[in-house]
Amino acid sequence: MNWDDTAPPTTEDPATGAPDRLVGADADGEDTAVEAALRPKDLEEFVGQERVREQLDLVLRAARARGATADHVLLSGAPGLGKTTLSMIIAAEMGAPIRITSGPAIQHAGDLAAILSSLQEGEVLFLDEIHRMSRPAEEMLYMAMEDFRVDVIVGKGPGATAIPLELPPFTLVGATTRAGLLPPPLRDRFGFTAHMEFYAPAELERVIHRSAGLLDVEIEPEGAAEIAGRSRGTPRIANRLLRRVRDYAQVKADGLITREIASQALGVYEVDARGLDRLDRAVLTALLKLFGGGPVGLSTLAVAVGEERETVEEVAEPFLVREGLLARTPRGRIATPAAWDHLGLVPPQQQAGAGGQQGLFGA
Ligand SMILES: Nc1ncnc2c1ncn2[C@@H]1O[C@H](COP(=O)(O)OP(=O)(O)OP(=O)(O)O)[C@@H](O)[C@H]1O
Ligand SMILES: [Mg+2]
Repeated sequence: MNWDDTAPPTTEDPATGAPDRLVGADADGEDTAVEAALRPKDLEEFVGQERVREQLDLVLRAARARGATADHVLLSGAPGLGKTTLSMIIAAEMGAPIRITSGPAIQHAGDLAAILSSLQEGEVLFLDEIHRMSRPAEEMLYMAMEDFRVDVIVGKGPGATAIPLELPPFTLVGATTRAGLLPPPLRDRFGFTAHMEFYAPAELERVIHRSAGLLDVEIEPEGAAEIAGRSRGTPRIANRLLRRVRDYAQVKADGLITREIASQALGVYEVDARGLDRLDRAVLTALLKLFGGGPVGLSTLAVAVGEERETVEEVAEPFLVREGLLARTPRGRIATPAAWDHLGLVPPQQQAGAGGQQGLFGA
């Protein structure tokens, strides 16, 4: 691997590096604009997630056959894996309108009551970030999900009365990146829970070919494979990298995306063959070169790369851990053999004459 030893660590925006990263999984402004156009419209078009698709297909088909409203669905999974997309597909497959809101937007139970009481029969209510709803709203939702009823409280203090309000049957689709944070009573009220996994490279290739078709971009299979391999298992990232590679292909070549062009383009954007960016590599490089592969404490590691502790822990580490390049242990962070391999370095104990440095650096 080739990296620039003298390059300063990424310090542009230490506290919030995440959303602006090319390989960040959260949507940025440009994504929001383009994503609508790239969203698969039905289950058939939705790439990968075979099990989820099959199960959801059964749930929706059966409801349609009964002429009933589909059961409530919970979608859990990391950012950019297709939860919002799938909620829209559910509505489309049911031929139902969809209302979109999110946990943080619902501050008071009254906000939720207003939404619920204005739903049409069969409507899909998409509640994004459902784990971030307020407690009173959550409790109102329990009853609405189970009995299609809410109690609207009128008045204050001892004179307050609860007026029951019937709701039309509706389908709640909840999405969360943190299923573990949902209180069990809420989780239990969903008839079906779909857990979205990261995508395999071959699936991302299909996403990329599909998007390239919609964006009118010419791409060779090897070009798509090159982009897929750097997309961190995430369709949103695959689509974003595709757009950056398209720019490069237009400006530096004839527009056709080949393996060579994809590789050069992503080299310019500092996204390496495994999808690591500059921050990820700075962390790994420090861990290997300065601390002999660890164990080293998080704070020490953060200082070494000139970043906030939180940035290293929340922005860089999750992917490095997932990739099996870094491990978090009680004694500190350690690099795995795969990390040495990825950066083309040799661990100290394998170097002739060099003593191991393990255990020298505490938290
Ligand atoms: N299975 C898929 N097939 C094709 N494209 C997909 C698939 N899943 C996601 N995408 C694409 O990835 C982008 C992001 O998907 P989506 O917005 O649904 O993710 P999300 O899970 O809702 O993310 P977040 O947690 O940030 O809300 C969309 O533009 C969509 O086109
Ligand atoms: Mg979403």
